[in-house]
Amino acid sequence: MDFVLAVVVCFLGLILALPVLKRRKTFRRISYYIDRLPGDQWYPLVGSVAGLFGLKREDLFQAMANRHLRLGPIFRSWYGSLPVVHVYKPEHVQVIMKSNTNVNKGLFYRYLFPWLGQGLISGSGPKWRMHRKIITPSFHFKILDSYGEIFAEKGASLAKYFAGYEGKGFVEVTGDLTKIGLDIITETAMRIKLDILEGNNSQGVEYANAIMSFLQMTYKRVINPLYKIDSFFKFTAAGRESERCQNIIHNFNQHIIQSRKKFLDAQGGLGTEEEDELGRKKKVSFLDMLLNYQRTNPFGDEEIEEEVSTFMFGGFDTTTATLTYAFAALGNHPEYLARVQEELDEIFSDDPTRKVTPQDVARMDYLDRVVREVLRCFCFVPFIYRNLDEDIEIAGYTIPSGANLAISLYNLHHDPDHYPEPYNFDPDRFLPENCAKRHPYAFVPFSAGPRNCLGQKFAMRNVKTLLASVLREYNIKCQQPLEDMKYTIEIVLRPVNGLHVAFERRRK
Ligand code: HEM
Repeated sequence: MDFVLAVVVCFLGLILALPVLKRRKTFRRISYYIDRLPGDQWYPLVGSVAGLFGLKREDLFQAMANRHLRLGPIFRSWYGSLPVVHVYKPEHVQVIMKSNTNVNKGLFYRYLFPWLGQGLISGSGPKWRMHRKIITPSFHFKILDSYGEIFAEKGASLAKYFAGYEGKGFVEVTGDLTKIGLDIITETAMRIKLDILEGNNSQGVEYANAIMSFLQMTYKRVINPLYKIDSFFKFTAAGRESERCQNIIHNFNQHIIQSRKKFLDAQGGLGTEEEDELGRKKKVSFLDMLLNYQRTNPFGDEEIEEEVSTFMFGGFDTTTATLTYAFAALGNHPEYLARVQEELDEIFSDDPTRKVTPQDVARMDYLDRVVREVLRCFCFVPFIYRNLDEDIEIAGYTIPSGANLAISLYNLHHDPDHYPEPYNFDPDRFLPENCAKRHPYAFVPFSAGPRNCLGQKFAMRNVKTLLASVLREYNIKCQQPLEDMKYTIEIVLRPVNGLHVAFERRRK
C-alpha cells in the first residue's frame, strides 16, 4: 500500500514539475539566442535596463529612443527577467509586420488587461482573430462616409469654440482637443451624443483624465521590475491609483453600453444596414453592430466592454495627439500654414463657411502631406511589441519563439538613411516622387499587415476635417519652439507641458 502511495505521489509530483521544467527549458533556449545580440550589461533583478530607472518623466522617452542609436539597429534588453529584442530598420520591421503567424502581442500588453481586457489592441490568439473578423465591417468606407457629417459638425464646433480664445494670447489646448476627440468617437462609433467640449458632460472629462492617469501608472510597471508583480503593485500608491481609474472607466463604458442597449432593445434590434435621414442605406456602426451580433451569437457583455474600451482609447487619444502635433508644427511654421490655407481657400472658394464634405477632404493633398509628416515627425505611438510564436531570422540572428520583439516606430521614422535631417518638419517628404524612393516599411505609423490599425482611414478623414475647419478660419502660433518640446511616454507620447496656441481670425 505504501509502495502504491509512493508511486502515486511521484507521478503527481512529476506532472506538477513538468510545466516548470518545460518553462525552464524554453527560457534557457531564449536566453541562449538573445544573449548573442548586443545589449547593455545585465544585473540581477533589474536586468539590463538599470539606466532607465529614476529618470524624470520627460527624460525617459528620449533615453529609450537613444538606446537604439547607441546599440541598434538590433539589440536585446532584459526588463528584469523579460527578454526583449529591439528593431527599427524597415527591412527588419517588414519581417515581423508581414508575418501571419507572429501576430500575438508582447507581454507588456498584459498591463493593459485591467482596462482594455483582450480587446483588439491588446488581445491575441483565436479570440483576437474572431473579434477582428466581426468588427472590421463596421469601419467599411460606406460607414466612414456617413461619419463625414459628424466630423464636419464637430470641426465647426471646434472652430466656433476657439473664437473664445481670440485676443487671449497663448492658451493651453490639449484639454479641448481631448474633449472633441471623445465627442467624435462616442457619436460615430457608439452613436451616443455627449457634447463634452460644450461643457455638458463632466463625466467625460473625468473619464479622459482617468485614462491618462492609468497610462502613466502602466508605464511605471513596464520600467520597474517590482511593479510587475501584481500582488505587490496593487498595494502601492500607483496600484491604488490604477484601480481608482479602472472604476471610473468601467462606469463610463457601462453608461455608454447600457444607453445604447436600451435604445436598440426598444427597436427590437437592427439589421446589418440602416437607413439615414435621406433614406440611404448604410452599415450599422461599431457598437450597434456588436450589440446586434450579441442578440444571436455567444458574445459576452465583458467582450463588448473590452472592445468599447479599446475603440474609445484608439479613437480619441490618437485624434487628440495628431491635432496637438499638427498645431505644434503649423504654429511654428507659418510657411506651411500658408500653403495649407491656400489649398483650403481654393477648395472653399464657393463658400468659406460651409461644412467640410468627404469630397473636399479627398482634394486636400497638401494637408494630407502635412498630416503624414506629423505622424512621422512626432510619431506618438513610438513602440509596439509582439510575442513570437515561431523563430524568425533577422539580420543573421535567430530571434527565438517566446521572445518579445519591440519595434521602435519612432526610430524607424527618424532614421537618417530614409529621412535626411530627420528631426526637421518637412511635408514635402511625402510628395509622391519622394515616397516612391523609400522602402515600403519606412513609414508605418498605423503599423501594417494583419495587425494594422483598424481606424486609420477613420483617423485620416477625421483629423483632416477638423484641421480644415479650424485652419481656414484662424492663423495659429505655437508658444513652444519645436526643438524645445519634451515628451512623456504613456503608450502615446504627450508634450510635457501641454501645448499653448494663439488664435487670430483670418476673416473678420
Ligand atoms: C492617427 C491616429 C492613429 C494612429 C497613429 C494609430 C496607430 C496604431 C498602431 C501603431 C497600431 C498597432 C498597435 C500595436 O501593434 O500594438 C494600431 C492598432 C489599432 N488601432 Fe489605431 N491608430 C490611430 C487611430 C485609430 C482610431 C481612430 C481607431 C478607432 C476608431 C483605432 C483603432 C485601432 C485598433 C482597434 C487597433 C488594433 C488592431 C488589431 O490589432 O487588430 N486607431 N493603431
